[in-house]
Amino acid sequence: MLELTIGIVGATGVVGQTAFDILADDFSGFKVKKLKMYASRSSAGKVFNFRNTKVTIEEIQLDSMLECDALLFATDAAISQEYIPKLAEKGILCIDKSSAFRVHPDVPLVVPEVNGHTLSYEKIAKFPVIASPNCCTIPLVMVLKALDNEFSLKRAIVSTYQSVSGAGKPGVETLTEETQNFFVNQDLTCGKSDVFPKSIAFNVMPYVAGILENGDTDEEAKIIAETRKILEKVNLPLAATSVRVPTFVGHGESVTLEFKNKVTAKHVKEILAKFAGLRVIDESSKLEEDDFELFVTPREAHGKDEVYVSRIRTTDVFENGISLWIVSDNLRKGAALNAIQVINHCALNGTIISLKRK
Ligand SMILES: NC(=O)C1=CN([C@@H]2O[C@H](COP(=O)(O)OP(=O)(O)OC[C@H]3O[C@@H](n4cnc5c(N)ncnc54)[C@H](OP(=O)(O)O)[C@@H]3O)[C@@H](O)[C@H]2O)C=CC1
Ligand SMILES: N[C@@H](CC(=O)OP(=O)(O)O)C(=O)O
Repeated sequence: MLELTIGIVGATGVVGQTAFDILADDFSGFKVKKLKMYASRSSAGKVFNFRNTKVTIEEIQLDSMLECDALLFATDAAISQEYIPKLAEKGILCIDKSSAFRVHPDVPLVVPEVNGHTLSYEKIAKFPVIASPNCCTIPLVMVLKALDNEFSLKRAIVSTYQSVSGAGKPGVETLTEETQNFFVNQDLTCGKSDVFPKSIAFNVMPYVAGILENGDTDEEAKIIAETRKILEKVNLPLAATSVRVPTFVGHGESVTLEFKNKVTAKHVKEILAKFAGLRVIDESSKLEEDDFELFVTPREAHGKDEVYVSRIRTTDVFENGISLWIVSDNLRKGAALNAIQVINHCALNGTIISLKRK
């Protein structure tokens, strides 16, 4: 079994902490020989217990990061842009959770179940950087890929219901404070926080990140561009509306799709149920046999690795149309888990060994 020194950059954030928890599990392709954790100066010196070993948070620093075999970046895009090229030059594998390199033409954007087979040592030898997609893109492409293989996808319309942990630790703190403020002070003013442009408690906001010139938000543009790149469909007609909702963890997506081939809800359920990482929960799911019944909500998906699909039905809006509901843990499959699965994939297919020998 390959033994690796793994680094988490942004280890005190919500994604970094989720990666920390997941790395305590076992993987088929590698074992964590040593864990290194990096964050800002204000967190340096904090101590975490990893598999009975104490790990001290270090302030982000290149020389120390050079000791790692693979690094998982869970900080702002600007930090990835500053450090990743320097690490890549030394042949160190960097998995980037930020959006810094996702649409870079030489950087693979990977969800292992969807396009892991396209990853190889040759592809990343010169620049060993792999980007992990946006937290809404990951579950969406898993569903689209499964259905495109069978029914040939023509177009897609997506509306997201994104929890506040999507905005990191500050997002979680803001919803907590606003909710407490309401119950303690009966104060529900529509004030601006540093994190969201309007109050998020007991509210919904059709706004996740800044608005671009064409009217889409940054989040919507990312979902569209990343989905097209992963599915290798540069002209796929795809509309996205991203909505922030007052839930803590778990992103939901309401999706309507048109296909070239005839579809039935039953056939769609069969196809989705067979795709790795997806689980269909519907009226036939019984609590005695499944963890869920009828449909899955974001709170139920919190802490789970699977992407759940419910409410699958035909629609006559399109000739061969299907509507469905997707939900997954944005911090696990939407972020940390996907990135760690990419490392595992690179361990299993020999990419990491080849990089280490280079
Ligand atoms: N949250 C989500 O659902 C998803 C997030 N992502 C992406 O993952 C990345 C991390 O997001 P998230 O965990 O939510 O963010 P958080 O705000 O929760 O965490 C940010 C992390 O970055 C660290 N950091 C901040 N400034 C610096 C600095 N100058 N030098 C070193 N470290 C620094 C923080 O350390 P400290 O505690 O010391 O300040 C903290 O560990 C982002 O790029 C985000 O876009 C991607 C998909 C989903
Ligand atoms: N923007 C997403 C989470 C995220 O950080 O995505 P990205 O890595 O694409 O910026 C959200 O708020 O839910």
